[in-house]
Amino acid sequence: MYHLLKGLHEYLTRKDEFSVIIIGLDGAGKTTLLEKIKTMYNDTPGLPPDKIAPTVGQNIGKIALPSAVLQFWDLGGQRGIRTIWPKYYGDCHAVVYVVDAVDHERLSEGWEVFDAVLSAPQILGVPLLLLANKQDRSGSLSVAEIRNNYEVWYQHKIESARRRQGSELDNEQRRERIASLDVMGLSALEGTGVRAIVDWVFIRVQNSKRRDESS
Ligand SMILES: Nc1nc2c(ncn2[C@@H]2O[C@H](COP(=O)(O)OP(=O)(O)OP(=O)(O)O)[C@@H](O)[C@H]2O)c(=O)[nH]1
Ligand SMILES: [Mg+2]
Repeated sequence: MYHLLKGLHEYLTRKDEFSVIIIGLDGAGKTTLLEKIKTMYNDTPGLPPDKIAPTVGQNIGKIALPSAVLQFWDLGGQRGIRTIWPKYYGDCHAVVYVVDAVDHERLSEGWEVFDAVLSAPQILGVPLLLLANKQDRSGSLSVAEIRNNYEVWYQHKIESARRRQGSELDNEQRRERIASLDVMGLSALEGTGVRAIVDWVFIRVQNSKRRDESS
């Protein structure tokens, strides 16, 4: 009887676990975000910002919400490390792409990388969130400016590809994805915007196509 009740209790209180990858250029603030999420949601606080070094490989953080567990994978963003990202695409339930909204000079490099992420077939149906980080700093681009900057970059890319012939880039799926792209602002350092991001992830992974595939 005990085992039956225990089994029933475990079944009723079972929490689905979802994997979320956090990617973006080096220095965008991915680890700062992960550690802030840990601090805000766990009893054991994450690392303070001054103890965070550039990521060589990955960092992992887990948080338990009332009805789900989110496992975050913060992947190093340095050029040589980005090659590991696709290894995580097959198993993730959501993708969070972080942009440094202050570093105007590296925005196009960030879009090049983001564009490759968008076109990865393994994550076509997976919820994707674009984050404009460092909103606490003066000179940071707003959410609307970041979205616009990406759209302008993308149009430019399509036009130059067309000029070079072949409009292969301008595919329907990609355009739909960009049109429905969610962009949110935050300060990973101060924690503003972080709860809204976790809520977004929580809601979107529940409805993720991949969830149905894996259950
Ligand atoms: N002002 C400000 N600085 C931030 C914020 N988020 C991160 N930083 C700073 O940006 C720098 C890089 O942050 P990291 O979290 O290490 O960046 P990362 O994206 O993990 O970089 P890699 O591990 O190399 O891929 C650090 O000096 C952080 O303190 C933010 O919201 N505001
Ligand atoms: Mg890092």
